[in-house]
Amino acid sequence: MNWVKGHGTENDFVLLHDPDGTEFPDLDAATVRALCDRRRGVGADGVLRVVRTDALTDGAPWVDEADWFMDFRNADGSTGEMCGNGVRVFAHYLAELGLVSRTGTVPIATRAGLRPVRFEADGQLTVDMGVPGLPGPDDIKVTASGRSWSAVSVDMGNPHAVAFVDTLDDPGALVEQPTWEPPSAFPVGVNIEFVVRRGPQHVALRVHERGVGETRSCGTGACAAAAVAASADGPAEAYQVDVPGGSLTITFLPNGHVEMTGPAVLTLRGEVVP
Ligand SMILES: N[C@@H](CCC[C@H](N)C(=O)O)C(=O)O
Repeated sequence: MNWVKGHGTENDFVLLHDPDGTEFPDLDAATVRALCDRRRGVGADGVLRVVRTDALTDGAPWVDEADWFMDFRNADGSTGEMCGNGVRVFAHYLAELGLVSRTGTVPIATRAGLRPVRFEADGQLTVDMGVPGLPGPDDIKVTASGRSWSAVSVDMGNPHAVAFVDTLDDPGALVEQPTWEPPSAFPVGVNIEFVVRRGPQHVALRVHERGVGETRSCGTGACAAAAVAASADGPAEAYQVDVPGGSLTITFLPNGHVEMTGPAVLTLRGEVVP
């Protein structure tokens, strides 16, 4: 099994090349966990299986609109609908292999639908992340390290709860899974962003990701945080969102979509010893 490692603002991934869907057709949770294990495996926040849409056998709706499907898995082996940092790394990987052109826009199919990716002249990538689903129906409370905050639920194709805190130390070590109320608000789990303001149109966050734990960045989470900040602040063109692993720019488009701009890096390649 050959793999490539990459990251976007230090949210890191193992990429598995499977264009025809024949290399890893039954990629199971145990294999994903083994690859992502930081002591016994490659070590990563998740796995990106790189598959052509016409190799998908489950009636995927995007086969006419995108050539490539990002089969995303969290480090615990669960599937995720979307991964904002992952989709930049995925597109950068395809471009490095010459499978897509860096000119124009490349639509990437995900479980949350199509995400068009654009290559910027400075090497960064911009993704149309769709329209943030905001706010959710419930009054949400999140609790971490014995402290609680009210939170706003945001649907970025995957579920988020955004809580504004006084300092980024307030949620504590984030080793334990933060909890939320009501439990019914997120029946299949949630990514939780703890956010502080840094200045006008500028926030910073820490994130506890569903299926992973605390990570160094979350692209969908950055979009969710910017959407909640902007809904409180009033119309804005763009927000800078600082994460422990770098910085992302979230731009608000007139059609209600948000675009996320940030880096993508490939770092290592290797082979699993049978
Ligand atoms: N790090 C990602 C989000 C990955 C998926 C998430 N853990 C989930 O289960 O929804 C990002 O950059 O968006």
